[in-house]
Amino acid sequence: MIEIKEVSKHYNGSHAPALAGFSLQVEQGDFLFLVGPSGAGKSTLIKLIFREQTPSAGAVLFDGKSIADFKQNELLNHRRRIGMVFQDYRLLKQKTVYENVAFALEVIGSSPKEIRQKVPAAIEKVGLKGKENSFPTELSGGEQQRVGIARAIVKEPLMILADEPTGNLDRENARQLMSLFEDINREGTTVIIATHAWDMVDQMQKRVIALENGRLVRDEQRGSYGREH
Ligand SMILES: Nc1ncnc2c1ncn2[C@@H]1O[C@H](COP(=O)(O)OP(=O)(O)OP(=O)(O)O)[C@@H](O)[C@H]1O
Repeated sequence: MIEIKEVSKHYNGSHAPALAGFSLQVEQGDFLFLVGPSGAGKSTLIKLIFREQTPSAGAVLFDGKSIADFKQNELLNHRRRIGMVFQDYRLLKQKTVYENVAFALEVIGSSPKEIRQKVPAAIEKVGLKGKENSFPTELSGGEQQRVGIARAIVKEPLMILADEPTGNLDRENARQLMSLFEDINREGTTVIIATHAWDMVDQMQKRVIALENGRLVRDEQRGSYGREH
């Protein structure tokens, strides 16, 4: 599905590369964690997959095609099939829960009928039925992040990219959100989560990609046998 081939990323004004000769293959339906110290390159990798950034060298391929070569309409399609989830939720404060989720479909040109069908289903899936008319400020952090997830899944994406999604949440909320990501993945959506939450990574027993200084240092499928890190 995604192949990252020997990718390096140098930002202007930064002497060390954010990513250096980084390669990774991700298949449809994978669930993987990106871990590593602050500055290791996790967010950069997510931005490269979304094509918010482009590599300085190497290529990011989606179904065999370099996303750097995408024309405008292919890029829009690419972004349509990816749901992004952020640490700080990035909800629109003036909009209700329903309107925040609906907005994700409005911007991609969905019909009002489609919006009426899909939005309630996404809200229900993340466990926020009854909160449709609440504003973000009236919700807990965990609930706000559920809205963030509803907004991502309402587009029925092939892949969810989440950058530190539980960073502002307590353990219990983090655990519940991870379980929600697991449900979404079970239905076939690829899930990639950058995180510092080692306890979650340990509990979830998924594929773990460890980065250090922009390099891949470990790619392992966690099983019940391996809890070392
Ligand atoms: N827009 C930018 N301009 C210049 N340097 C950047 C930019 N974005 C990231 N960097 C640098 O690239 C390196 C990798 O950053 P990145 O945000 O990808 O790391 P990270 O692993 O996600 O870190 P964290 O866990 O703190 O979010 C860091 O040295 C960072 O300072």
